[in-house]
Amino acid sequence: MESIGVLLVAKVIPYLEQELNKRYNLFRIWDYPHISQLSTQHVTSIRAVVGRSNAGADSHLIDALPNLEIISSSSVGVDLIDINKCKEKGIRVTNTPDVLTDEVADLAIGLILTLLRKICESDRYVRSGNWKCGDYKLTTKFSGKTVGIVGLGRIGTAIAKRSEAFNCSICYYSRTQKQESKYKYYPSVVELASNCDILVVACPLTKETHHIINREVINALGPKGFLINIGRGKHVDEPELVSALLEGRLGGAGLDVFENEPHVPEELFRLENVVLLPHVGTGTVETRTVMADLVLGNLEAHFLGKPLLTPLV
Ligand SMILES: O=CC(=O)O
Repeated sequence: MESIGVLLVAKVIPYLEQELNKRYNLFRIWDYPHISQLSTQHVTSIRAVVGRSNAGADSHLIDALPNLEIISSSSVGVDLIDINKCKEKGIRVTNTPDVLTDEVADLAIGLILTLLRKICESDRYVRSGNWKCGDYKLTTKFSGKTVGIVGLGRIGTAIAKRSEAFNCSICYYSRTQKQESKYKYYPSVVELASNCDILVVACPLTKETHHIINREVINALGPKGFLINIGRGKHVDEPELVSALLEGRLGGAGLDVFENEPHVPEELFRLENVVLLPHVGTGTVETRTVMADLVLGNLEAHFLGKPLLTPLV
């Protein structure tokens, strides 16, 4: 397989990069700021692209690689891959579902607890020596709250299960009601936001879900409501979120993702009622390693003519 060209379009864990390098003729996109810097011979040798949540393959890149057969993403989200183009051109696409579900759901609960119980801020309170001047202020209880989930897929369901363990009531919005679900369904995100304390975004990013959290939803969640985003930054109209937080129209936000990563609106840095994480939903050694194995397994299956492990297209 050493003659098969693979283009890596994102920084991945060293294990994945090393394995790709051992098995294939690996090109790293950052060595070629423009694809035209690759020789024609190299371009035509590339049969696979490997990306992740922050870099995929747009129509430009797909068109520039005439022999591309498969795009394998080390992520569950594939919003940066032009899926329609892949379907048109018969290019296979794989992602890494399931193996990361627990990790992302765990982080969602971590964000909720950190935000409501002000864990980061209390930690800073102790470190700064302020405890000696008095007790830390009271915070907000999580157990028993109503958790509204936008997108009751694998990750949304895992967040719901975990929230049940905190005696929370669960409700959700999705495109269609899940007949098999015991949770309360709302046919719009505004209704969901009006009826929950904590709104968690856990749906895939598509044209339809872009800015699904808009001014109306934020206002419906209100000054006692909390927004948690472990999906994609573009699910949220970020300037609207920032102004709602600055104006006290929203209780708080726990965000693992942002519209223009790694850039985060600096107005948020001085707010006490936000928790800001650098897109680390899947960011553990254990989970990134099994994601890497899935990428490698999909590529191997493809090039051996076997069924893909996690085909999307
Ligand atoms: O953001 C992470 C993923 O899509 O896996």
